Amino acid sequence: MTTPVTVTVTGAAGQIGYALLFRIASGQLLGPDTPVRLRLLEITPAVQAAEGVALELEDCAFPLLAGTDITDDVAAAFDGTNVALLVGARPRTAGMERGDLLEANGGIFGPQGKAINDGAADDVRVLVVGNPANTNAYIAKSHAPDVPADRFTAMTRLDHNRALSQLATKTGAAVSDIARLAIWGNHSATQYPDLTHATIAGRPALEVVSDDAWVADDFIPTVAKRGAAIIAARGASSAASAANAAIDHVHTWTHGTPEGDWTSAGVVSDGSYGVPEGLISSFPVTSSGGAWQIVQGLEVDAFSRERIDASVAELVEERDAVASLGLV
Ligand SMILES: NC(=O)C1=CN([C@@H]2O[C@H](COP(=O)(O)OP(=O)(O)OC[C@H]3O[C@@H](n4cnc5c(N)ncnc54)[C@H](O)[C@@H]3O)[C@@H](O)[C@H]2O)C=CC1
Ligand SMILES: O=C([O-])CC(=O)C(=O)O
Repeated sequence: MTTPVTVTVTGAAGQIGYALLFRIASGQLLGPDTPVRLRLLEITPAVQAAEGVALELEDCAFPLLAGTDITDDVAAAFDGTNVALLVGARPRTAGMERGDLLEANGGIFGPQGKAINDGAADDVRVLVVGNPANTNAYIAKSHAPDVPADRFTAMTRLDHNRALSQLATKTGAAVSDIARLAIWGNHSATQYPDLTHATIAGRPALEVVSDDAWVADDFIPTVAKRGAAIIAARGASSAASAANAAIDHVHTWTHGTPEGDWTSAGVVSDGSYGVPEGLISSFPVTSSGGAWQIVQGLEVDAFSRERIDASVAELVEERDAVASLGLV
């Protein structure tokens, strides 16, 4: 049997963890031929709940699940890990300023980045889901100087999938007919869901939509504020759709994008499209050979430029804030 791939999930007892772990163990993350060993990291008070989830994993008798370890020790969680899904984060609570939120998360993602640096497998790939995802990924990356920077990514695939569905609903097209849609910038309300290069069954999406007001006043804000809409409706933030997007992100990273299409991911900027080098920003990306490539050479019109710049400015502010707090 192939050696199992070690997948570490932080915040494993949380609601995304509950929607994610069973799908990983069933083979949906890495494919039907790859056995996995799960490593669950939780804070001490939630270890017992994580143990309960592990009992349920056992009860599924997944043929691909080689075992589940549970720990509250950061170094043990990332020792030899191949795929790290950093889901657990400190949520913003009433009265918390942004600086407090960044500081609390710096206390989580700094040590996790260091543990990945010191103990993870050479091929480690990291996806940060916990918010503020881009900046948490930036913090983790900053504490892992020995790991290639491009192994640290942040999740904007949920935004990408939300945008696909909104466009499909508006036009009556099948999701599978849509290509080349892109999310730029931060996983926040400033993100820019971009239809200017998108196609529907080969035709320019903007021509099919033929409604500029819908794009600016409906599509973009609906996608960018969808997280808040889910919280308002459900009384809790997106969990199954977030877990689904995490599965999609890692599966695409390891298996590649289809010919002629791309997806969106928060990846380390190489300076493309004027995004400062080193920031973790969402871009249109392809994947091949187990690595992301930022799609090059796209024309950026004035409408797109303004929106990309606004979201990137927010990322720069977050980067400067964590630097001034001494978190990187
Ligand atoms: N990037 C994206 O598209 C999305 C991101 N999110 C974010 O994902 C994160 C998790 O969401 P949920 O699962 O719904 O939250 P949750 O509150 O249900 O679970 C979070 C879990 O993380 C654990 N945790 C906290 N600190 C930890 C640490 N230092 N080490 C290990 N575990 C720790 C908690 O004990 C808890 O069990 C939140 O930050 C949320 O905002 C949610 C949806 C979409
Ligand atoms: O705001 C949140 O915690 C949830 C989130 O990121 C989203 O649903 O996009």
